[in-house]
Amino acid sequence: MATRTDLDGRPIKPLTICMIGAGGFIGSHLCEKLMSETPHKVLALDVYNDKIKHLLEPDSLPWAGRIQFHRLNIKHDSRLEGLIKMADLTINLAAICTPADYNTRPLDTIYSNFIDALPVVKYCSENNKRLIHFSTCEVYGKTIGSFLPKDSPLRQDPAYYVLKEDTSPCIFGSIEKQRWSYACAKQLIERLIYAEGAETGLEFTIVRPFNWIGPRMDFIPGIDGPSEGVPRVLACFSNNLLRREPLKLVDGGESQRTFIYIKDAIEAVLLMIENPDRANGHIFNVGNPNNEVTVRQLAEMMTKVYAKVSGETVLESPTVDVSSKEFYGEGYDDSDKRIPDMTIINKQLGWNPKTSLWDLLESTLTYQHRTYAEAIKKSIAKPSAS
Ligand SMILES: NC(=O)c1ccc[n+]([C@@H]2O[C@H](COP(=O)([O-])OP(=O)(O)OC[C@H]3O[C@@H](n4cnc5c(N)ncnc54)[C@H](O)[C@@H]3O)[C@@H](O)[C@H]2O)c1
Ligand SMILES: O=c1ccn([C@@H]2O[C@H](COP(=O)(O)OP(=O)(O)O[C@H]3OC[C@@H](O)[C@H](O)[C@H]3O)[C@@H](O)[C@H]2O)c(=O)[nH]1
Repeated sequence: MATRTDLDGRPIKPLTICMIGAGGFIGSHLCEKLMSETPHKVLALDVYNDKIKHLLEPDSLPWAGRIQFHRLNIKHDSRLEGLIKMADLTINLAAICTPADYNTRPLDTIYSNFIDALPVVKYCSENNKRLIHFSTCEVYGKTIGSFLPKDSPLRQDPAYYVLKEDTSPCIFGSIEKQRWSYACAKQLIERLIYAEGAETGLEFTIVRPFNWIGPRMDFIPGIDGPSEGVPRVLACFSNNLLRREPLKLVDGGESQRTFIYIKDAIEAVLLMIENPDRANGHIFNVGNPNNEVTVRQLAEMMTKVYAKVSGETVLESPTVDVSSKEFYGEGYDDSDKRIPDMTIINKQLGWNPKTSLWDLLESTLTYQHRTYAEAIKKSIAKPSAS
């Protein structure tokens, strides 16, 4: 492999990376990138490894020996500190991060996103290790514009909705809206990490992902996850399409999101890993402001793309409106709009996303159809024993 250089032309020395939550959606793509394109070593920590099994076996893989899987739960495992000390850099991806859990399992959500991250920050700080911590775009909560009168022209003014790391406030609903347990826990761990940086010199980078989507995100209920499980929207809609059910639009699907292809986002993370001087001390939005849709528009586009990749016809009524109370239960609330400001990541890392929403949906739904269509047909043919 030719000597790879960083953004300032300096040779990049091989790193050992302790990746917590490596077995998840983002972790599995990050491990793939690190193994196939860099000389770095990965200590992959997670309770599961089914999404990275293809990277761990067989021993004849070109990167064998550069990735080690350690099955552990960071809530209570004495091996954690030793693994952080062995590495040059720790990346923490571990979290409960599916909205259906935030208002139904608020304690687990708060423990997972704040309490369980505390020892990771402590061990990095005490051992002078660099930390890249995964937060969320959800820490911005709702836009300022969402509190303006519905017909106010100021709602069109970017100052009232573009989300900027160093100036935008964090605006959550009231306490009984327990959906915000996750975003608030993420906000507090961000503040703790930032304080460690200010007081003890911890070298940190915080990542705020804006709806990264792609293959291996979450699970298909009843196939590779619990049938009553509620994953994030990509998997929910994929499941509906695979089962020829109408896509459920929560509260009419009016909320807006910007979706970015996981492969574009992983490029940004690799730049953060290999350019510490440009990434340390920064919080980065990582998203694609050009891919904004309402949830309803996402459903319509996924329906069109799925018909193309599967060759199946579109249902008479491809969508149905459901209330958030019915779909998520008590205490749900939502972010109205999520447009990332890209100034800081452009300046520090010169990174921009590339893939359009249509193209990323085409490659992702091709994967979903190829991976799940057969299993779904079988499960529908003979319903599980009641
Ligand atoms: N995917 C996105 O669009 C998105 C958006 C915003 C924030 N994030 C953040 O990025 C990170 C990764 O998200 P993801 O989409 O890959 O989610 P994911 O659920 O696929 O991955 C999280 C992984 O962490 C592991 N984990 C959780 N608790 C653990 C524990 N106590 N010990 C060991 N492993 C544990 C899980 O087993 C899972 O494999 C999370 O912190 C999430 O909040 C993701
Ligand atoms: O079947 C569905 C599923 C979801 N939705 C809606 O689709 C939108 C997106 O829902 P998702 O479950 O993908 O999650 P959100 O975008 O709200 O937050 C997510 O992105 C940020 C990360 O921190 C987390 O991974 C998660 O909090 C919401 O408005 C939700 O109500 C539907 O209308 N129908």
